[in-house]
Amino acid sequence: MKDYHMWIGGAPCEAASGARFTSTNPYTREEWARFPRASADDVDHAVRSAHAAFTDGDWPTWTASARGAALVRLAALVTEHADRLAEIEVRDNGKLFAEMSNQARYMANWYAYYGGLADKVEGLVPPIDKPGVLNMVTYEPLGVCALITPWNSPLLLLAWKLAPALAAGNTVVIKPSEYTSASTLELMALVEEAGIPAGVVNVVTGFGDEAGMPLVTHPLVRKVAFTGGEAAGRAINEAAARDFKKVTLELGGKSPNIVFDDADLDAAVPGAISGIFAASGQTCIAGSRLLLHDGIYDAFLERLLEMTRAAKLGDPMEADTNISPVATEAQHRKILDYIEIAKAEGATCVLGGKAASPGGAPGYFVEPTIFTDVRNDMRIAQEEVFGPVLSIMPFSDEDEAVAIANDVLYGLAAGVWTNDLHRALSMSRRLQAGTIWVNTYRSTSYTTPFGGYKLSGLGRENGSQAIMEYLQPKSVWLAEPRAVANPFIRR
Ligand SMILES: NC(=O)C1=CN([C@@H]2O[C@H](COP(=O)(O)OP(=O)(O)OC[C@H]3O[C@@H](n4cnc5c(N)ncnc54)[C@H](O)[C@@H]3O)[C@@H](O)[C@H]2O)C=CC1
Ligand SMILES: CN(C=O)/C=C(\CC(=O)O)C(=O)O
Repeated sequence: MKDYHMWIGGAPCEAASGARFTSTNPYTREEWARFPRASADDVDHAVRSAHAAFTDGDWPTWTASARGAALVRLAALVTEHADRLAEIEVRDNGKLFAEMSNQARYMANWYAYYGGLADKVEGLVPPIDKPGVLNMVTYEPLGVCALITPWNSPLLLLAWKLAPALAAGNTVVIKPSEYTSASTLELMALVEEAGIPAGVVNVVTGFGDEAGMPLVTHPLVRKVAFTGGEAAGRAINEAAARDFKKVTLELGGKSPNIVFDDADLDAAVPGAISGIFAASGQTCIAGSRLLLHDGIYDAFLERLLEMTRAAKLGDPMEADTNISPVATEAQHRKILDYIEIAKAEGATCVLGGKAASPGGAPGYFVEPTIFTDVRNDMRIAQEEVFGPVLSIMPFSDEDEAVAIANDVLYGLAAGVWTNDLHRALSMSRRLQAGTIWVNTYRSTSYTTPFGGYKLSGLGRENGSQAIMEYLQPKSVWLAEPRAVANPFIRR
């Protein structure tokens, strides 16, 4: 059993209460690590450390270029340690090592990208309409930022927040998911090696109600960046609003993957599988609703079933495993419950539909599951399952596809498979989602904004504009001293 410590003020730290909680390996169901169970007092200690680092000491004296250089050093360290970080994440969330090692390497780009951007945020000198005045607009950091992350891609989704936050000059307190705390704590050694001063990055470990909410409501926190479920996102947004904190929320989705009759099925069939069975469907951008044009419905379904039946369930560390266990017992239960709800609603289960134990493995496995005869008003078509469960619906034309696709409370992403450019442009315009993929699926990048319409979130992460979510403009007026004609009238 490995004992981890929180990271506060540049030093390992226990919870004041001495309480701890454990992490379970989803493949073996064995507990493997212990973590401090933070309370409000520990959160206050971390936030005050971050605030001290923001107001005093070295960090406020660093130039933007120096901050950027530190982030570029961190990018190199993340790349060097990618496989070790990935292996730790697999031990915590059970996702394929092949996926997590790719992700660990790719996330280094966020630190390099925002490291390069740090000294490119230029102010303004507006041609102000007041004689004798020089006006300058500068962009300043917010202060202490709370970064709250989920279990499906802990370090990648942390990078989406930590990189711009530090590039902008803020200090942070991170609260990783209680299911996947280890990799974030392992990252702290690299943050220190990159030369980022003590107290700039702090990590508290624990539960949403006991540690997460005290972090959100702490008066010295000026920004909350969150990725996770709708319920937690709503609670966080409501709490943060009480003292006008800035908030970005990356929440869930019920994304449509739409295949037209002119699509290249050699690409679209793997694209549908990538959308729902990669990561065992545990991604906010899961293509959990597959809309098939009547003209290709039978052919597509036959190829989809054939390819999915060939998927190998097994040990996430093995290179030939395609589908690994889901991350937690709670998720395992939730997914199986939704499968039974779909059956009770009248959907037809044409593949999978139950728990699995490949080779007798005790992990939280769910068979890749496909439902047909799904109506879009069914719960299985409206609610996020966050697992390997696909709902298939037919459509006859673009208007029907758009109507079905948009008839959900979410709007995170959508896929469109067609070789018709006019249709691609029309669908991209008509679909209500923050990301539209045409002839691809589940791609994200540090170069382009990501975020949701409707109940899928608030604000955007990634891309050059995301750094502005961690900055605030200040207008400075330099005036020549001169008497005003009438001090009782604003000039
Ligand atoms: N959008 C995404 O990428 C993700 C979405 N989800 C969705 O959320 C559902 C619930 O999954 P959970 O693991 O319970 O995720 P969650 O949304 O409850 O937790 C995500 C993070 O927020 C923290 N948290 C929870 N409640 C909080 C609160 N009131 N104040 C501050 N922090 C809080 C948690 O400790 C964790 O660090 C899943 O079934 C899935 O549908 C889960 C993980 C990632
Ligand atoms: C934002 N997001 C949510 O889950 C996207 C991810 C994580 C994942 O898919 O595991 C991604 O782009 O990889």
